Amino acid sequence: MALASAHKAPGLIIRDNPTTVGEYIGEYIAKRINDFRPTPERPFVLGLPTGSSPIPTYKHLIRLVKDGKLSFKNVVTFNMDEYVGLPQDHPESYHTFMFREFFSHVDIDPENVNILDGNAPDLLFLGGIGEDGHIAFNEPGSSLSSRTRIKTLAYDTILANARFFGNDIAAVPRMALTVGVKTVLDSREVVVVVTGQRKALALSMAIEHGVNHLWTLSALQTHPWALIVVDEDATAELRVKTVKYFKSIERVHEEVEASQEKARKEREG
Ligand SMILES: N[C@@H]1[C@@H](O)[C@H](O)[C@@H](COP(=O)(O)O)O[C@@H]1O
Repeated sequence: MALASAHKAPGLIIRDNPTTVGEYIGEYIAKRINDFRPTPERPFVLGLPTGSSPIPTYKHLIRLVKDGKLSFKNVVTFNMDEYVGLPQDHPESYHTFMFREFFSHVDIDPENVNILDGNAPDLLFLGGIGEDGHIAFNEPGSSLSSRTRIKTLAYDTILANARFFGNDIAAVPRMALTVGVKTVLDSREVVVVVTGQRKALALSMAIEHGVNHLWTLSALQTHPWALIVVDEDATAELRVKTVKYFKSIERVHEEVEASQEKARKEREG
């Protein structure tokens, strides 16, 4: 037990900028997939987000595939959310986004791509958040027991996403299909990417305050294996003490890993 928990990553990882955040998460996911040694009978199941935050992660994963260090051949993916009423081939549908930014650059079998499914067991969910702290499209006030369903989007989200629709607020879909908070909590492991100052308040509300349906990311506090990877900008609203605490945990964790690695090498001579 002690060993297993020493190998477990700390809850909050802070990197300098979105690129280094993406590299960290890309390496993290690659290690999970490679350690799992997936086969067609026993594929690795990965939940994926859209948005600008995960793009550096996708770039890094694509590089690892091009370098022959990672394969998506036996990986089955699920996307967390999708607009309702937007044609699949619309440039801003999450379907188009996923193929443009990721799937068309890696060796995944398109049959293994599912744009939405909340019910796979043993899932590693990668998520992003909205400025109002929503995970997937679980807007403020979503039940923390919610499952995959249709949600009406909050006005703040419609405004925030208008940038993808030529800044035309009227063009943004009003509804989305999304996995629920409980669906995310049911996955085996969750990694969330949070970058940029505009997410700083949501990050603070999610980790420095109690579990609350107004900031649905906060539900992750009840998950046994959740990791949030953020850049310095996103820490702007955190207390200095919180930042120092998580940085020290990561340092100690690295020391423990290094000494275990040294002991292992010595054992193997
Ligand atoms: N439904 C999606 C979320 O799943 C995503 O996390 C969020 C963040 O987008 P960005 O990373 O561009 O800030 O955008 C949308 O609202």
